[in-house]
Amino acid sequence: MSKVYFEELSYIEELLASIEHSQLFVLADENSKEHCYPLLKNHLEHHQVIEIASGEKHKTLDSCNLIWNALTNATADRKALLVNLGGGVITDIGGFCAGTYKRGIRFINIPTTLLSQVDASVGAKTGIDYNEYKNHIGLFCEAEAVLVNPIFHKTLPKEQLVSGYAEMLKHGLIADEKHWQDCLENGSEKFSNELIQQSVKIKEDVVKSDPTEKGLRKILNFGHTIGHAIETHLLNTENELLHGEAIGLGMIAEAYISKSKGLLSEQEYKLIVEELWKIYKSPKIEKASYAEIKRLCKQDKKNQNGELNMSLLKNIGQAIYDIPVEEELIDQALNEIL
Ligand SMILES: NC(=O)c1ccc[n+]([C@@H]2O[C@H](COP(=O)([O-])OP(=O)(O)OC[C@H]3O[C@@H](n4cnc5c(N)ncnc54)[C@H](O)[C@@H]3O)[C@@H](O)[C@H]2O)c1
Ligand SMILES: O=C(O)C(=O)C[C@@H](O)[C@H](O)[C@H](O)COP(=O)(O)O
Ligand SMILES: [Zn+2]
Repeated sequence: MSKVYFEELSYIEELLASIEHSQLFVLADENSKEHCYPLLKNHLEHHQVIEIASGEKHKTLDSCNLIWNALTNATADRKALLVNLGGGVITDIGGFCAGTYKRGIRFINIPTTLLSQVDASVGAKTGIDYNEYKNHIGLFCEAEAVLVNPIFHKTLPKEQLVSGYAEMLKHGLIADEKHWQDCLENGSEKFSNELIQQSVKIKEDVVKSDPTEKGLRKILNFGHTIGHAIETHLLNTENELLHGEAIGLGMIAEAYISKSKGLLSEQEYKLIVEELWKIYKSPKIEKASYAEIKRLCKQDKKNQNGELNMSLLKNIGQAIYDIPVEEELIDQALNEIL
């Protein structure tokens, strides 16, 4: 799996020297171009910047067309190298476009949000949203390398840190009680390289054991069946949520389901939801939308043979996967978060 380097940004020079390439491209959105590209560009040789519009609503086929067109117009060949500079939207779509352009060119991820540093840039899941479904079209496709540096947090809006914090808490809940405690002690305002490294290590260990999500990797999806459905339901509305905000709520809902199924103790359930409610706010969703949310859950990639499967918690620090969940329990879980 890709190596994750916690190094100065100048380290990109070594990475580029070690990967033979014909042309260099940098993919950014308007925010990463404004705030992050100036920190990097002096370390890059001759290159072309490809810019797409920021945000989940642009993690689409239209943005792929823009990227594939830019590569084609520059006559990029199969030895071209793409640097994905941005948050999870950029690393997801950049990895997907690189993996499909001329059947695959190589790419490096330089994640610039907390969320993309601890989660999205690591583990080779790439893709785009399709119609209304999250990450519906995609590839498992490894970056050549991932370069992480918290210097990018300086320009990151506070709510983006809180969004990334959700995935760190998730890593603790599913696999490492100490990380959960360390994250709670740390709070959501400032993140050391050390805490980011801890979180990345948890994800790496899970991915290494099951790179293409045949089994154990599904635990990384805790909070995501309901979280993704809420995220999608509110996309393009005035109540839109960031990915991590939706996953924070998804984790509350799925912790409730874990408890209701007798997997998680009442005591640990209370501890978890008390902490998560300090951070994440109830979404603005009408009860009339429950059917729509359940319809979205039915497109989740963990489902099989018409059965809705979730990854749930047994303890703080231990998760299990492929647990069938009845629709009535999703209604009850939604009642808990509204
Ligand atoms: N592939 C995976 O394993 C994986 C894991 C988790 C999440 N994801 C995906 O990642 C996406 C969410 O990623 P995200 O939270 O990074 O969102 P994002 O990419 O939309 O970035 C959030 C916002 O921050 C801006 N930004 C980025 N870096 C900045 C900086 N340093 N300073 C100022 N602004 C900056 C972006 O332009 C954007 O407006 C979702 O699409 C989610 O599905 C993928
Ligand atoms: O890496 C994984 O595996 C994850 O599930 C990490 C999630 O945080 C991430 O949001 C991922 O993109 C979700 O994948 P999906 O398969 O549910 O689309
Ligand atoms: Zn996620």
